[in-house]
Amino acid sequence: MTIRVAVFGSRGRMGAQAVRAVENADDLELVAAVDAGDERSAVTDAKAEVVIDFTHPDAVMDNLRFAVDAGLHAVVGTTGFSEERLTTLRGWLADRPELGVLIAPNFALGAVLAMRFAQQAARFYDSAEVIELHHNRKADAPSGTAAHTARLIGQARADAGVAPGPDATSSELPGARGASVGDVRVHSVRLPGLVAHEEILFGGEGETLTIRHDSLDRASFMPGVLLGVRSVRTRPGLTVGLEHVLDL
Ligand SMILES: NC(=O)C1=CN([C@@H]2O[C@H](COP(=O)(O)OP(=O)(O)OC[C@H]3O[C@@H](n4cnc5c(N)ncnc54)[C@H](OP(=O)(O)O)[C@@H]3O)[C@@H](O)[C@H]2O)C=CC1
Ligand SMILES: O=C(O)C1=N[C@H](C(=O)O)C[C@H](O)C1
Repeated sequence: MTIRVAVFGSRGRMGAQAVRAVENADDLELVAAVDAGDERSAVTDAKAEVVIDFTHPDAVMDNLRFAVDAGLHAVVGTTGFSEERLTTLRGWLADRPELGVLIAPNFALGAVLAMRFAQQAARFYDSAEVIELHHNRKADAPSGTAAHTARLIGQARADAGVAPGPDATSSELPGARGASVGDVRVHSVRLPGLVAHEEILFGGEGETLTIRHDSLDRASFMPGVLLGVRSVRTRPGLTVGLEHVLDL
């Protein structure tokens, strides 16, 4: 039996790739493609089982409310998930315990590995900064991946009892030291020509460690998206991060 899949954000950069990836997969069937201005009911009319969302941080919560109410599993790449949003979503899912929602800040294998490596390194370094570099059409800053990475580093350091290292900056132009996500500074670069890139820098006594990942093409996200679609129906509740599906 094929899995019946719908895509929200189907005419966007990522949604269009997801449409093609689903159409090209023998075990999946694209039954609805919905973009801004289209009727979401196309998804229920077509009896979709799983919805993929690559829309906008301002749109994704409404789409998820719709999906949960309609009894659809969801695979979400859209960014903008605060702790508050995740709590809201868990509340909705408590009423539909059979449903699975996978939210992945990044579906590229290398990005997921980079985050895991950063998490592993974090307790050995009290100083860490994240630089993310993206195309200039990106709506949000910092990237969801960078924010997630910073939170993972902060959590790993807190778990190990490592306090953030000192920083002597006493005079700065606003923004020069980036944004703070927890106790980690995150810097955002936007340039045409880029796709999606992240560097995680650690500094210690006489050494630095740099972990870097580059998505050079949006094709890099598709194996992770398809893995999410194939696994979400058997993962009830909320899963945040593809690392859990990959069992890293
Ligand atoms: N997790 C991951 O691996 C990745 C995540 N992303 C994230 O995915 C999201 C989308 O990125 P990208 O594809 O580049 O963005 P785009 O702007 O190219 O695409 C978003 C699409 O969604 C449409 N849209 C907006 N609101 C709705 C809605 N309510 N219902 C259906 N469609 C809607 C937009 O239409 P319109 O333009 O008319 O508003 C647009 O066509 C971002 O949050 C981005 O950060 C991106 C890459 C990888
Ligand atoms: O908008 C993008 O392009 C990307 N968004 C995600 C993010 O904000 O982390 C994932 C990837 O970096 C590409």
